[in-house]
Amino acid sequence: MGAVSTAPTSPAARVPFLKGHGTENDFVIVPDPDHRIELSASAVARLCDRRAGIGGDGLLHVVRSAAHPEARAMAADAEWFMDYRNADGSIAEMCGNGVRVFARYLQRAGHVEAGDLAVATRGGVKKVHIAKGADGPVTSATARQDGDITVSMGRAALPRETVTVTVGGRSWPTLNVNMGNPHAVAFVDDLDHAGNLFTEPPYTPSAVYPDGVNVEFVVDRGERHVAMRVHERGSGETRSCGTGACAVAVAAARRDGVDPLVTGVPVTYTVDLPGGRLVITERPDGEIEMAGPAVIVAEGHIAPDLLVPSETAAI
Ligand SMILES: N[C@@H](CCC[C@H](N)C(=O)O)C(=O)O
Repeated sequence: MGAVSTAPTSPAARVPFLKGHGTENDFVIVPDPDHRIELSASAVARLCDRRAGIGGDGLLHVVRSAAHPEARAMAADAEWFMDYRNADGSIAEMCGNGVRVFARYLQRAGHVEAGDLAVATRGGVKKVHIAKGADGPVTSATARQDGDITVSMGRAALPRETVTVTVGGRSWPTLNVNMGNPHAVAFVDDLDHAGNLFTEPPYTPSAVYPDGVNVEFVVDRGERHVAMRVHERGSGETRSCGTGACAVAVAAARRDGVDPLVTGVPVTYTVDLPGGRLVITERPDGEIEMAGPAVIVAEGHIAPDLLVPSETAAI
């Protein structure tokens, strides 16, 4: 696929986008079934900019698996590839809220119906279930009637190496949980102790996480019920993180002595985030399921200036 030398300027060539969120983890969605658009890191950062762009914690580039070199091998199992990017333009292996919003977009666009589907990601093929909900135009009312979307996230890995995170002069040990992407989970007494994560990111790359890490701060709210804040690699503090909520549930189950891999009994944690609630179940075979809302809130066209010419193929 060759890049063209001019940005799309005619109305016919305008690039569409949508905006969606899952528990207020928000995404710019760029439908591009045939992979005609090469999105550079700088273009993604411009689109995700909350003042000069559309604004988002990340971007979901929607491409048919068969049309994307990173997904072609998964095309037989999953028609659609979630090419996920963080707000700074960096690439991540997986995004748990993103894949639910991605599925909601596919449903709204008429590519899939409610029920089961498979989505290709850099973290492998994920099975998604869209509960039946209201159809119709995008309004906050109908968005609220949409059923939850559940995704099978695969198994967590727990590498032995851990780090200490520090904010505002306080430090905590963390549990290293890999959900396809890396997480460091810290149990704290008070979520306010995580301080201002915008001005003081809790972690800088080291040998344990050479590519950076997502850091979760967790408090207890009740039995199998926790609340968390998160500082996401490549996006800063966000109001929710799906893979982070899964990592937190896994860490809490080990701490609470209810690891399903040991007990043979599934365990469910309710995880409250600043942007909403996710329900995480870990099964005895290690499979982790995450359920929560996903809504589309807007759609439009991208101003050509946001996509510089050399980054845009024939559209
Ligand atoms: N918000 C996402 C995680 C996005 C990727 C993350 N920032 C990373 O770099 O690993 C989620 O819902 O899981």
